[in-house]
Amino acid sequence: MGIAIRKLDSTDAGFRQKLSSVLAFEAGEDEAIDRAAAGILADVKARGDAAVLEYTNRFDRLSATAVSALEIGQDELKKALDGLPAARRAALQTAADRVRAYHERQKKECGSDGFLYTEADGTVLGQKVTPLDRVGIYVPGGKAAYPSSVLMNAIPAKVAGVQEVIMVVPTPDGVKNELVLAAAAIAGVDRVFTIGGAQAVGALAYGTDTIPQVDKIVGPGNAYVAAAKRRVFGTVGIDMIAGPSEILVICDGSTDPDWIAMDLFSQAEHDELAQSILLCPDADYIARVEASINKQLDAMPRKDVIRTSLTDRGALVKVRDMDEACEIANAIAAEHLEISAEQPQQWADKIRHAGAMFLGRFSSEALGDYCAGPNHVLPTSRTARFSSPLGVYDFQKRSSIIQVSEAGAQTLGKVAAELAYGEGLQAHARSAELRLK
Ligand SMILES: NC(=O)c1ccc[n+]([C@@H]2O[C@H](COP(=O)([O-])OP(=O)(O)OC[C@H]3O[C@@H](n4cnc5c(N)ncnc54)[C@H](O)[C@@H]3O)[C@@H](O)[C@H]2O)c1
Ligand SMILES: N[C@H](CO)Cc1c[nH]c[nH+]1
Ligand SMILES: [Zn+2]
Repeated sequence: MGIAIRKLDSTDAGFRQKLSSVLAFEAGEDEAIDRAAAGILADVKARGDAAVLEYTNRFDRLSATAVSALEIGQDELKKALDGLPAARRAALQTAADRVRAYHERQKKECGSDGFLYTEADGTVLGQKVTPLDRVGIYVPGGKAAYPSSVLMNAIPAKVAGVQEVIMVVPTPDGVKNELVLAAAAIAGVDRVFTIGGAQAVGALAYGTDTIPQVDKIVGPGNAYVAAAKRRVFGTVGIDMIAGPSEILVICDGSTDPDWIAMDLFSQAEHDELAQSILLCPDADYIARVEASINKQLDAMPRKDVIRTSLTDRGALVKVRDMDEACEIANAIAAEHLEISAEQPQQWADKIRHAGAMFLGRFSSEALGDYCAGPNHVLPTSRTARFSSPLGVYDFQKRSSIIQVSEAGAQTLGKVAAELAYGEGLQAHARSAELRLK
């Protein structure tokens, strides 16, 4: 059975409105899920381990008797790594090495050393950069296991200098994923608990007798996890609220259509709500991609998920030209943008909003998911217009340094006092004035 994938043409009347309705996705707006997450969080805050244990046993169908029994020790992580088939272990190690190298470069280039400068009167100003002490990383485990997400969350934390990384991952029916445990070993995760959902977020945010409270929670998860992260923000930091995966492909019509069809599948297979969109100025080429989608779909083990995702949220869009494709891409601000074209740089120069850009025919998005090096935790649902990929900077914070000299206090003291009187704040003004000679 063919897929009824939506076809749009940018010259049609009402195109922008049709495109907006395809893109519409209200993350975390499901009130029932939000209420459930709020209830679980309140219970974990009030009852700690007992609540975590109850929810974990209920939602993941376990029969644990203590939260401490849900911790996986370092020796089990190491055993999982040692037990991997050689090719899989080598691939995991290569991916980890590349992710680490990229994030080390990021640390060096992104001002991780802070700065200090001295003014003429001897006043020193600057900024100190400090890693967070302890972070929690949420690794999803409900419907699928994500070893690559272990690397993408834990490695930048360790590169930033975080002392303690606490990982949570649900194990429905008690089934542990060996590759996830091996990835935790390679990434240097300090402690692992097999808990998930809102109860895991609550445990990390508030702390329990067994699970230490963290300073920040990062990592993707389902709607319960997203709702819980939104709610604990403020008590702890969070990275972002990641929605379903998205891929936007801009193609000039000269890449093998089978490659593009499979790239669209690659994100569609994540989730029925995932979004895959093609923008192309060549109508014949779009027809060839559509034919390829129908030709290749039946061989995909996750064909039902792909079909639903492409039917409900996918689109093949005929645009006037590549310039218009870039303009539309900026408005969509997709999590992943592939520019599959000759000389992709000329089009990349016009892109301002995308979580990650994959340039040229050989840069398939899947390479970024696993091993290219940059992080695969990326802003979704148009949030790439104002936010960035997960990175070393998410595990650091900055403190301002102000060391005013005696001479500096004479000048600044008068300015501050004047403004403080203007605000009606006498103590501020006097505090500045007492240091005047
Ligand atoms: N953006 C990224 O980088 C990225 C990477 C990997 C995965 N993901 C996404 O993360 C998500 C993972 O979702 P998942 O479900 O597989 O795993 P998950 O670990 O996020 O959620 C599983 C947990 O949800 C809780 N839960 C399930 N049903 C519940 C209910 N009725 N009431 C309360 N809690 C309930 C349970 O505690 C369970 O342990 C997917 O949407 C996937 O696409 C994103
Ligand atoms: N594409 C996902 C982020 O949107 C990340 C991932 C993990 N495994 C495969 N893909
Ligand atoms: Zn993916």
